[in-house]
Amino acid sequence: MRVVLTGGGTGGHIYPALAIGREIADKQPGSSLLYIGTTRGLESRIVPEQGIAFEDITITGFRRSLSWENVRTVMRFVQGVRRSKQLLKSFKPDIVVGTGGYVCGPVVYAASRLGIPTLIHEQNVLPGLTNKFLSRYVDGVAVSFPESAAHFAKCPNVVYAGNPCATRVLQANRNSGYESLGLKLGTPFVLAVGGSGGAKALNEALVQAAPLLRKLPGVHLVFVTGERFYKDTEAAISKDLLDVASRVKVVPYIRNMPEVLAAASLYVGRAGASFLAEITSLGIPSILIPSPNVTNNHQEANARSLVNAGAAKMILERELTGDLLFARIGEIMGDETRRAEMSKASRGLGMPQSASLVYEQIVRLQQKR
Ligand SMILES: CC(=O)N[C@H]1[C@@H](OP(=O)(O)OP(=O)(O)OC[C@H]2O[C@@H](n3ccc(=O)[nH]c3=O)[C@H](O)[C@@H]2O)O[C@H](CO)[C@@H](O)[C@@H]1O
Repeated sequence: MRVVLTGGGTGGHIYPALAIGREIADKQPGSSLLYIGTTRGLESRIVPEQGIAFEDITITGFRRSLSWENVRTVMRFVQGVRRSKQLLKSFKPDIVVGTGGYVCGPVVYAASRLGIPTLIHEQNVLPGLTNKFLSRYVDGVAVSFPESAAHFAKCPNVVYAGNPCATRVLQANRNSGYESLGLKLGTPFVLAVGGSGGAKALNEALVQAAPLLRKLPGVHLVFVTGERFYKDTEAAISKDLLDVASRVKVVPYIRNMPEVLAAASLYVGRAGASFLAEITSLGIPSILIPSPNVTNNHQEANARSLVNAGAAKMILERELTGDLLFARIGEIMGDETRRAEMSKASRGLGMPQSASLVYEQIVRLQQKR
């Protein structure tokens, strides 16, 4: 099968596309994949590392308020459609799969104009702007939460398929996770990460919370700052760690995240949909600090579904302090029974079969051609 994958800007859109690509390659060896993204997005770095062919288009996102920049965005969209058509005519895919983020817009739209079957995947409870726009043109939509289907009421072939990131983490080797962090197998550690780009507010709270680890003997912290915050955060945290320095590892980004997640005892971080799919698939308990800066506050909606099931505790960013964060970490890391209960609730929400459900939909739509 020949498949074009597109989606990006941030990891939450890229990794579902890569997980879909991997499922296609597993089920139909010899398939050809082409990823279309932007050079500015994280995808331009991550995708070629996976050995997948990558082409770029130039496009920016719409502003929600009236702005001249939106006029330029329309012009870039038109150019993006033209370039996408050239790429699609030359690659001749059997289907185009978009996983959200503004780069999907021109690519999936161009495919629909050329009569190529199209599928979009929505990760969040509340759909993004690009997927809402595209839903008028696509042949199918795969949603990660049953309640999202209502937002695509006019679209044919809406299936509830979960988020394929849930599948990619299951294949991970946890021993390699410990080894890559330089930890002894079985060492309990908290994984703290502010989404694929890092989160300043979370980083600041962690800088305050990390020295308090001296009250939690044996527990390690793996702190992922995000590339752009690494230097400052590392400098700030190093000053106060003293005797707990050997239990805190600060890194800008983790490339083998599935392996690291498979070994983690507790996830502390944003409530991006792909991360949540991964931690529930593995049954990891969590403390979630939803980003208040996302469309329709959708991360809080994502987080609530875990909190209501008993899988997570939530701290709103406006309430976040180092002391409060450490207190929540201590409650969970210091109480094995509570951790086990949260872990069970988390696994209950997981959808590890997601990638194969999306794959089945791809095969169905592609055969309709
Ligand atoms: C600020 C923003 O717009 N956030 C959105 C973005 O989040 P964001 O891009 O942060 O995505 P998620 O938190 O959902 O997922 C991050 C993905 O990147 C991977 N990862 C992350 C850090 C790292 O060091 N290494 C690594 O591999 C994770 O394993 C995961 O697969 O897309 C999500 C999915 O549409 C949305 O729910 C989020 O609201």
